[in-house]
Amino acid sequence: MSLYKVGGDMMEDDWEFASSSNPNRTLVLVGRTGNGKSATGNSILGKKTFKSKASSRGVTSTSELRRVIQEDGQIINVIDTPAEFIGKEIVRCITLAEGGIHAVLLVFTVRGRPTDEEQSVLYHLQTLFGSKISDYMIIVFTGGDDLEDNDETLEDYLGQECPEFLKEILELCDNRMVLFDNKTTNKRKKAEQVQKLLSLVDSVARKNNGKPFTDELFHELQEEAIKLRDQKKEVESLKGYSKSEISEFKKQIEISYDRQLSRITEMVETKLKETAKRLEKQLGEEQAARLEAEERANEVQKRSSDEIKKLRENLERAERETKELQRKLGKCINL
Ligand SMILES: Nc1nc2c(ncn2[C@@H]2O[C@H](COP(=O)(O)OP(=O)(O)OP(=O)(O)O)[C@@H](O)[C@H]2O)c(=O)[nH]1
Repeated sequence: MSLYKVGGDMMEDDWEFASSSNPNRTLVLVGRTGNGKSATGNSILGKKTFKSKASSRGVTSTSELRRVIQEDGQIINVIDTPAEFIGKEIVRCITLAEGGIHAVLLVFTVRGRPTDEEQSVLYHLQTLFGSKISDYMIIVFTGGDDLEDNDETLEDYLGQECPEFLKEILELCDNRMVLFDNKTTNKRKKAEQVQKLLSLVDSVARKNNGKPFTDELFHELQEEAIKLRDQKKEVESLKGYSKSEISEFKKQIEISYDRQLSRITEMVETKLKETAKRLEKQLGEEQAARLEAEERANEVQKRSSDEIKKLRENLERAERETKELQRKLGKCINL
């Protein structure tokens, strides 16, 4: 099964033509560093365009968009994001996803246990975009090859290793999940896993009446981008000005656009800081509750082992007394 006709970046004109005549899908990859976002992006696109390699420091430093046109003409836009949620990157990602987001792919790996810290991804998404964002979420597990090597299925893995928060996320997104083996060279397997993902994307689209995710932040950024484009066109068509005057006008327009972006970025940063604080408080409370429960359990254990010790001592004493009585009784009988 061949999915792809054209790969790679398109020109602005191609994009406008394609978007007006074909349905398109914009998918955003999010998740912890090293979980395999870029590798999954490459699997979806059918070629190595995002940088993907083992590194604890994080390979992807800025949001990037790549696209592919399928045989049926559908355009798949894939946005790879850096693991860190920072205002500038979120604004960039939304600006890239011009028409809205058709699915947010939350990437986890089965090559290790999900960490509590990964819980924050959902919090950040919900704070920034509201709870509606979960209607657009799909969970991608990478490392399918590792499971296969251990003769395990995704269900086995989830049965043994799934922490509470991941169960909650899966429930929130109606168990939309797919397993990816980004290392496979088997063409059939490659195509099948992408197909499964795209059918989940279709089910997300159906659930949301075909509408991609957008919100006020999207609209605001989109308006600014349109304003920039229109103002630039207007300046270019001005008559009676020198080249340097036109380029000065353009520079002023760019400055005003950058100022608006900075304002929006600051707004996003404030929201993120609030979430981080709330999350820190919540994690602190959870940790304190866990410690208290552990202490209580230890106390109960200690108390019961003290009681067992006391019972044993009583038993031993009773045995000694019985023996003593028997000895005395023996003596009396012999007399
Ligand atoms: N065995 C195996 N390795 C994988 C799979 N997917 C990704 N990897 C490896 O995991 C490592 C990290 O993958 P990336 O795609 O760079 O991860 P990322 O989430 O994009 O990381 P950052 O860009 O740093 O945020 C790389 O060495 C990949 O080859 C998979 O399905 N199986």
